[in-house]
Formats: sequence, structure tokens, C-alpha cells
Amino acid sequence: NTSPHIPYIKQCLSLAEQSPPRPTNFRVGAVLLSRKDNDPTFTDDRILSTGYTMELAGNTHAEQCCFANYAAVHKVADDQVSEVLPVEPGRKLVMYVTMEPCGKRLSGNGPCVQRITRTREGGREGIHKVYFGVKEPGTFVGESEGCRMLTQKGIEWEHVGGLEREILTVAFAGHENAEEEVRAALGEKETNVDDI
Ligand SMILES: Nc1nc(=O)c(N)c(NC[C@H](O)[C@H](O)[C@H](O)COP(=O)(O)O)[nH]1
Ligand SMILES: [Zn+2]
Repeated sequence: NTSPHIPYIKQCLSLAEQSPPRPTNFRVGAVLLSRKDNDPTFTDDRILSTGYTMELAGNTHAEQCCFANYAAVHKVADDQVSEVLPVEPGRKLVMYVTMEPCGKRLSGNGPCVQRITRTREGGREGIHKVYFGVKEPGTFVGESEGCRMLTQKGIEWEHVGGLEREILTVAFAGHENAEEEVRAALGEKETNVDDI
């Protein structure tokens, strides 16, 4: 029996596959939803928005596009999205992403952890929990800070295992030596002949 989170990670993965391959980032997909408390089979989930890397103009991240798409539909600026996210008693906001939200970006653009924590402004509950399929590989920023920063701001997170190879293969598609990077990120040792 697979975890009920897997279908959402798969939905994020198909979003990530729409991202234009680039050597300078990862192809990632994100889904924002509202979930009823104590609903173990997620039967009453409501999808609020989706996004994928570079879906919107500029050097945009999946989570960034997910929020920006929602803001656009509700006719507010990106940085006012927390004002239009639903606040409903007995329901929580949850985000699924194929990859751990970034805590730092080489471009210097605002990291997605910051966008996620900003949803809690004005005393709103904001995003309650983030589920992701892989931790960020060290390619650009070394040891990833995303999870630690989410914890610092009281936002729960959880790694949903099982699709790492698929997620990394899509994420690295635009990179020079994608194969090699996927293997390295999966932590596989080089299989040398005497081990076969
Ligand atoms: N969670 C996540 N969603 C994305 O959509 C995406 N592209 C990344 N990628 C993280 C990686 O650390 C940054 O892509 C590099 O640090 C380069 O930074 P820019 O993307 O140019 O700002 N991570
Ligand atoms: Zn990001």
C-alpha cells in the first residue's frame, strides 16, 4: 500500500516535466491544497494552485509560480498572496513539492522558504506543512538549509520517499552530466567490477 502522499508527489512530478530544462537550476513541480483536519484518506482535499520551475516569466521557482498563480487568480500582487489564501476553521494549507524548498538561491532571488513562511504574516495560519520527494542536492548551494529554516519558523515538513530517482532524473534533465548527478544525488557508490 503506497502512502496517500504519493499521488500528490506524482502530480508535482508531471508538473516538473513541463519545466524548460536548464543547467542553472532544477526542474521542480509544486501543488498547494487545503486539507480537512482528521481526514486520513484526504477525501476532502481542495487543490488551490499549481506551479513549475520557469512556468512564469523570469528565473522563477515552482513554489514561487504556485503562489504567483494563486495571487493572479485573486487579483493581488505576488507578495500579497497571504491576504487571499483561504482561512477556514478545521482545514489546513498544505504544499507538495518534488524537491525541498530552497533556503538560498545562487541568483540571490528570494528563497521559497521565505515565501512559504510569509504566508503566516498577519497572524494567519498560512502554510501548515510541506511535503517533498527529495532533499535539495548539493549542486548549487551545498548542504540544503530549507528544512532547517522551515522548522525555525514552526512550519512542519516531511520527506515522502519512493520517487527519488524519477524526481532527480526530471530535476537534472537540463544539466551537462545529468546521469552522473542523479547517481551522485542518490548516494550510489560507483559499482566497480569486483563488486559485481
Ligand atoms: N525547490 C526548488 N524549486 C525550484 O523550482 C528550483 N529551481 C529549485 N532550485 C534550487 C537551486 O538551489 C537554485 O535553482 C540555484 O541555487 C540557482 O538559483 P536560481 O534558481 O537561479 O535562483 N528548488
Ligand atoms: Zn525555490
